[in-house]
Amino acid sequence: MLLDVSDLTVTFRTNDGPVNAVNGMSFSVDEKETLAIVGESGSGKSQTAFAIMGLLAKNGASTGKVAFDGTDMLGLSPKQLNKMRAQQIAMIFQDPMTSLNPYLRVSDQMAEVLQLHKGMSKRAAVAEAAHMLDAVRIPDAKARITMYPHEFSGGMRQRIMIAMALLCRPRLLIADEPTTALDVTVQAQIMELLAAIRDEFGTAMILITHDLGIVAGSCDKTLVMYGGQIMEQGDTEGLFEHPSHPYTKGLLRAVPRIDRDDDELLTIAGEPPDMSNLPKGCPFMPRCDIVKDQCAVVKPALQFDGGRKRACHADRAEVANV
Ligand SMILES: Nc1ncnc2c1ncn2[C@@H]1O[C@H](COP(=O)(O)OP(=O)(O)OP(=O)(O)O)[C@@H](O)[C@H]1O
Repeated sequence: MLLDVSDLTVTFRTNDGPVNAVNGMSFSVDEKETLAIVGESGSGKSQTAFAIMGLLAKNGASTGKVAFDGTDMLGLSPKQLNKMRAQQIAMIFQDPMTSLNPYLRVSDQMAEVLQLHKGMSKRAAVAEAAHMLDAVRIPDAKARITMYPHEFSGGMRQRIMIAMALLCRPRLLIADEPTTALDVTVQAQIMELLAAIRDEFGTAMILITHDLGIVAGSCDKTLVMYGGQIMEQGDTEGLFEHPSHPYTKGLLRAVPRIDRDDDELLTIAGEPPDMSNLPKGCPFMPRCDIVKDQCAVVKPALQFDGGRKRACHADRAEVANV
């Protein structure tokens, strides 16, 4: 097991009281495996990743266990964490400009990473960086590496950011909404690229997205998050074919499909929960089509059921029928 997260919580201190962004998440990622974390905006996906990386905002704190290849990530010093982040786990974001310096040539910023972490000479580092741009399919990489980030298109910048993240050959890449800002064609190209990278470099991946449309076919396992908790978790194909949680069903109904009229697209009615005032029982209850007596008072535990984990008081047959 490469990454083992157990009972992870993230709480933010605010003037209005604590915000419980992540509430007891447990999951694992194996070597070379791809895990999708899906859910609506605000469900705690990004904060789960930030907690793993030790990148929470100053008012945030995490508890629980995050073991990366046996190393307890939450117990590392800032120096040890920096080393871990560069060499073992890398993260890419929706906006490449959060990782790229607009005032530096791509060659300089990529080489700097290798000089710092791998002790390479500038010359060798630039050559390796060009090789990596080639790997992310940037045409004419050797010549274009001396350009500035703004001289590239949005899709190309995203490729550069992926190349930057891969420079030290991390074993895990966390991609947080990597295609959200791109148009549909470029989105598909970036997803293809990420799949190719997994095959070429053997990198395990966590893909964070609100867009279930890009998950099918590209991720081995899927974890569905709501209100900072896991609602359902299992292999992607089975989960998409037979969702066993009302929230997963709702998310899937909202995915555009070519075999269905767009009029049939149904968004889930209602609002996501207030993370500073989560309900006592199931957080999804106010928006759920199935309501049982326990739902308001008992938080459903995440349990194995029919080959996957689910947190729901209704049984699978009831969910299948709604
Ligand atoms: N520094 C902070 N202080 C207080 N609350 C915060 C802070 N950062 C995040 N949150 C809250 O934590 C919750 C989870 O946020 P998170 O960014 O993980 O959601 P997400 O599922 O990734 O959604 P999105 O796709 O919109 O980023 C949200 O309610 C958010 O408002």
